[in-house]
Amino acid sequence: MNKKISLIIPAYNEVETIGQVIKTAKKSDIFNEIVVVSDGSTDGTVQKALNYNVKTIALPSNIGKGAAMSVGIDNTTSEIIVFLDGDLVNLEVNHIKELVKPIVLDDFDMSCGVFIEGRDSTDFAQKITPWLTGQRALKRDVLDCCADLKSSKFGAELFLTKIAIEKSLKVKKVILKGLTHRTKEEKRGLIKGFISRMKMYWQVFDYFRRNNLNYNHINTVMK
Ligand SMILES: O=c1ccn([C@@H]2O[C@H](COP(=O)(O)OP(=O)(O)O)[C@@H](O)[C@H]2O)c(=O)[nH]1
Ligand SMILES: O=C(O)[C@@H](COP(=O)(O)O)O[C@H]1O[C@H](CO)[C@@H](O)[C@H](O)[C@H]1O
Repeated sequence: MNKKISLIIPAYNEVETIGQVIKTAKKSDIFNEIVVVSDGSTDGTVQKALNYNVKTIALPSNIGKGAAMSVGIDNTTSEIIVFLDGDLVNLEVNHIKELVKPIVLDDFDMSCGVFIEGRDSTDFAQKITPWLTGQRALKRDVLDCCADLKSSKFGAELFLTKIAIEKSLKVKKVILKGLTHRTKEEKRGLIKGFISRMKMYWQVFDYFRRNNLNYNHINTVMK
C-alpha cells in the first residue's frame, strides 16, 4: 500500500525562498498534497505559492508558527505529515526522501532533519538544539491533541518533541547535508533580526519552563 503524505509549509514573509522549496517538494513526487500556510505575510509569499499551483492558505494576520502549523494539520488528511520551513536554501529532493523514509518504512514514528555542512552559523544552532528543527516527518495519529500547538509560537518544535517523550515515540535523526536557511538577520536586517531572534529564544525558553522540560532528557529523544 502506498502511504499518503502531506507537506505543510508554514511561511511568514518568505517570498525569496518559498518558490524553490515548493519546486523541490513537487519534484520529489512523493506528496499527495502540499499546503502553504502564509502566516500573515505581506511580501508576496501568497502569490508566489499560488504561482506554483499548490493549496495556499492566506491567514489575515500573523498568529505564530505553531498556530500556522496547526492550521496546516487541520487542512490536510494524509496519514503521514511532513513539515518544512519556507526559508530553506539548497533543499534537494534527496533531503526530503531521506526525511520521509524512516516513517514510510514504519521503522520510526517521527524523523527530525538536522543541517550539516550547510553554513557554520546554521549548522551550529542545530548541533546544540537539534530538537528545534522545523524539518520533520511524522505519523498523523501521534497528533491526537494539538490544542497546545496553537498557542506555542516558536515553542512548536518543543511541542512535537514533548509528544515524542510523552508517547515514547521512536524518533530518527536524519542528517540533511548541505542544507541551510535564511537567518532572521538576513531577512530583516541586523537590529530587527536580532530583536526577533531574542523573542524566539524567549518563546522557546517559556515553553520549556511551562512544560517542565529537561534539557538532558530532551537530548536523548533522537536516535
Ligand atoms: O510567526 C511565524 C514565524 C515563522 N514562521 C515560519 O516558520 C518557519 C521557521 O521560521 P524561523 O525559525 O526561520 O523564524 P523566522 O526567521 O521566520 O523568524 C519559516 O518558514 C517561517 O516563515 C511562521 O509561519 N510564523
Ligand atoms: O536555528 C535556529 O536557532 C532557529 C532560528 O534560526 P534563524 O534565527 O532564522 O537563523 O530556527 C530553528 O528553531 C526555530 C524555533 O524552534 C524553528 O522554528 C526553526 O524551524 C528551526 O530551524
